[in-house]
Amino acid sequence: MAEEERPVDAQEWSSSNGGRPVGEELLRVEGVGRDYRAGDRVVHAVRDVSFTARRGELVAVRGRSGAGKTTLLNLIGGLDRPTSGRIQVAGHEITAAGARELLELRRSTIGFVFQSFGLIPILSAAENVGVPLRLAKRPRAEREERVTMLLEMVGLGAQTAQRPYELSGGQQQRVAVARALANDPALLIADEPTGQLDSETGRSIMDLLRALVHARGMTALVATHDPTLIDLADRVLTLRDGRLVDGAGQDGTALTAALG
Ligand SMILES: Nc1ncnc2c1ncn2[C@@H]1O[C@H](COP(=O)(O)OP(=O)(O)OP(=O)(O)O)[C@@H](O)[C@H]1O
Repeated sequence: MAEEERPVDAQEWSSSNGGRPVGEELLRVEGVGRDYRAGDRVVHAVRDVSFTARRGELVAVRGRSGAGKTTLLNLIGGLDRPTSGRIQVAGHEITAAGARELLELRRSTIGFVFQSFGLIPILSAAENVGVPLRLAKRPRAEREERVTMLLEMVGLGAQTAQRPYELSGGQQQRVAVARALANDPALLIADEPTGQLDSETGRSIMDLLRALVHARGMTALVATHDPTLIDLADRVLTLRDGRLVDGAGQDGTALTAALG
C-alpha cells in the first residue's frame, strides 16, 4: 500500500464515535428466514438465522456461493424483508419499519459497500462522498469539511477531484468506504467488498475497514469468500444452505439456545 493511502491514525477518529460504548449490542437477528419463489419451487435462501453483534466488532460472513450471504446482508440492511423473524439495528426494529422509516435508517444508521463500488461515474471522488450528505441536507461548509476529512481518512486526500475512471479499483473502493461513512453509520454492511480487487489491495481494504470499526465503535458485517480476509475479522459467521452453522454467539453459543 502506498504511503499516502494509509488511513489516518485510528485515534484521530475515536472522538467522533458519538460516545458509543464499544461492546454494547448493536444488532440482533432472531429466527430470520427468507424464502423466494422460483417457479413452482421455493428457495429457502436464509433459514432460521439468529445472532447478535456488538459495537466495535468486525464480523465476517462466509459461505459458498448461494449459501445466503447477500440475502442475509440485504435483510439486515433493510433492502429486503424477511419471510420470518425479527431484526433490530441500534434499537430500531427493521422488520417492523415502514418504507419511509427504512429509508431514513438506511441514510442515517446503516452504510453500504458493494463489490462493484457503485460510484457515480460523472462525479469526482469528493462529489461521490458528498452525495449522502446532500441527501441529508447538511449545510455546504459542513459537507465540504466532512468530505475532505473522510477522503483523508481513507488515504485519498490527494485524489479528491478525480473521477472514478481515473482511480484504481482499490482507490474506488476507498471512495465507496468514505461515502458509506459519510453519515456516521452505526452499522456498516459490506458485500464482497474485495471481490473485484487483487489479493493485496483486497487486504488493504479489509485492514482499513478493521481500523475504522475499532476506532469508531462501529459494527461491520462483511460477506467474503476470501480465507485470508476472514482472518482479519473479530468473529466469523458461517452460512451453509441458508443456515448459520457456526459463529452465532461470541462464545460460540447460538442465540436461540441462549434464549432457551
Ligand atoms: N430474488 C431471488 N429469487 C429467487 N432466488 C433467489 C433470489 N435471490 C437469491 N436467491 C437464491 O437464494 C440463495 C442464496 O443466494 P445469495 O445470493 O444470498 O447467496 P450468496 O451466499 O450471497 O452467494 P454468492 O457468494 O454467489 O453471492 C441462492 O440459491 C439463490 O439462487
